[in-house]
Amino acid sequence: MTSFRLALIQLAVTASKSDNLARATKFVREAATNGAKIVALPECFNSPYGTKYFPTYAEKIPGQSTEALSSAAKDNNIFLIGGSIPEEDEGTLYNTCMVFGPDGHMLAKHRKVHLFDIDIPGKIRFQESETLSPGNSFSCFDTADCKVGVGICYDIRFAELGQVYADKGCKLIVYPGAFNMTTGPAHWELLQRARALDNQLYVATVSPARDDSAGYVAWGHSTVVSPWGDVLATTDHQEAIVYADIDMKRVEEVREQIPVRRQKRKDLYEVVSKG
Ligand SMILES: O=C(O)CCC(=O)C(=O)O
Repeated sequence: MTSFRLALIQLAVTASKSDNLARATKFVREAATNGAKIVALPECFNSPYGTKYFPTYAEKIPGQSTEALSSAAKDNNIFLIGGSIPEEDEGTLYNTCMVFGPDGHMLAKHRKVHLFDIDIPGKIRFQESETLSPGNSFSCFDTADCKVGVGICYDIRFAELGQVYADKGCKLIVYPGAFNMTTGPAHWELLQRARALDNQLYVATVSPARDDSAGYVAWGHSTVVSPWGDVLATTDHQEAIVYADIDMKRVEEVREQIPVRRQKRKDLYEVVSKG
């Protein structure tokens, strides 16, 4: 089989962790019922997004969220990219995405590699490094159809990470994310299309739904982009499931037609993976 259905759950995240877990589980079931084989949740799907919330909502892996996600993957026979949660490990906090296979086993654990520290005067200042530490590894997993790479939100701004995943054989990169009302309209779709085009693979981003009363207002607009760089499926800012049928043949076609990957001048430059 060279094609499969991907579902992105743009969850309306609340302050109640148990409610977030229950509603995420319900939407995973709905997505699987509608034929999805890979389902993805948003960044910080079980907690409000903000440095002051991370210590309170943080949990160990395995823990409550691990169990809920593992069961949701197994019960629905799907691959589940579990958005991200604030993780606590030996007193250190991370922004971590767990991935589960259809048998409920954890296949990958991606700790956000690039922390979101920005300062745009008069608009937004956010310093994840006030409470979080970065991860130090790449995270890919295999399905019967393709290898999938995982990044979290700000990770999408780093073209080198996307290229490393492409070089490792990934044909889909999924970024659970939560852009905001300043950088969302400016960069969210542009970055996905850029990463898709420079690596000639599928890129998906999955955001929480927008809550205008939250301290951090998410942009929404969960989206799937094709290896050609066009938007295959998207939504606005409300709670929704976004579906896209991913066709592996399209990756090969685009790579054949515009063979930039084999035209790289490795004698002049190179991206080297150290992980
Ligand atoms: O890069 C951006 O503009 C937003 C990043 C972000 O919200 C995050 O990393 O959580």
